Amino acid sequence: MSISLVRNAYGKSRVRLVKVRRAGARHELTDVQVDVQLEGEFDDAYTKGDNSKVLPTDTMKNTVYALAKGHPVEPIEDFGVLLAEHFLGKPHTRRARVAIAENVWSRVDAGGAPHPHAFLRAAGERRTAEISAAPGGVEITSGIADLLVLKTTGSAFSGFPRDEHTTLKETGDRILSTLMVARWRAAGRDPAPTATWERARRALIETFAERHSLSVQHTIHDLGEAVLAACPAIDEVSLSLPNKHCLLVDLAPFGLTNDNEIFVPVDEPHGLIEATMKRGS
Ligand SMILES: O=c1[nH]c(=O)c2[nH]c(=O)[nH]c2[nH]1
Repeated sequence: MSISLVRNAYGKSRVRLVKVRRAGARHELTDVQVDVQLEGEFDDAYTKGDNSKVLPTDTMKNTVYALAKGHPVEPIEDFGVLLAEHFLGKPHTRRARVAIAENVWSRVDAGGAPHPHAFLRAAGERRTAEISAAPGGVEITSGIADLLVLKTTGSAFSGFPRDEHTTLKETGDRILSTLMVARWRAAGRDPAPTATWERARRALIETFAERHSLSVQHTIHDLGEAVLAACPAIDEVSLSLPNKHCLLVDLAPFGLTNDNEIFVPVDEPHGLIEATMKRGS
């Protein structure tokens, strides 16, 4: 049978790395997961079993650790570019893609003072960077993944069309909860990606809290607008917001009224609202 290989890519995923920088008694911690994917002239490995051009994925894993020893891992955008350009320099490689997800640790506050070497991790939130390096240049996408937020009011959903399958009640006051994923691109190379990340994060959290929501769609637009307003370096932002439903429990069978107090969180199914916003029209 005749078939053609349409696309291929290979690499090492989920390379876990923790780096400790010791400035005397005060330590700095970086905790990341790195994915590497190479594209290039590797067809023969797939079609003939010829590994003569295949840089082992084990070597890629070792490279992450060796380069982390000699270079800063922060900001992850810079470490990602270092890795991507390193792998692009390998024979037969046409594109190197590196994705880094950083687990966000904060310093423990002990007795009112920042502890020199103890850290606390906020749930599943991660800082992300995706780097794609090819002879034509390097593209960087930065972001935040799995920022879990909830507000107990300030959210409504009404005015939607009804058909024979609609059972949802209109509401002017509901719980709104979501696990935000944001990805953004700078116009050029952002010289201060950490400051941008901190501003974007604050804009997302504060806007979620303070702006009245008429729907998740309405909120996602407010969030995108706030990120672009807060971060001059960002040209385009994409957001993905699952609607983590918290449904009002019907207490009528027990002769009780539910005054927006008793809810059941439902993981599945969930709404998923996505949008990309950029400057200008
Ligand atoms: O904010 C919302 N947007 C929707 O599109 C939708 N659909 C739904 O059932 N609940 C909600 N909530």
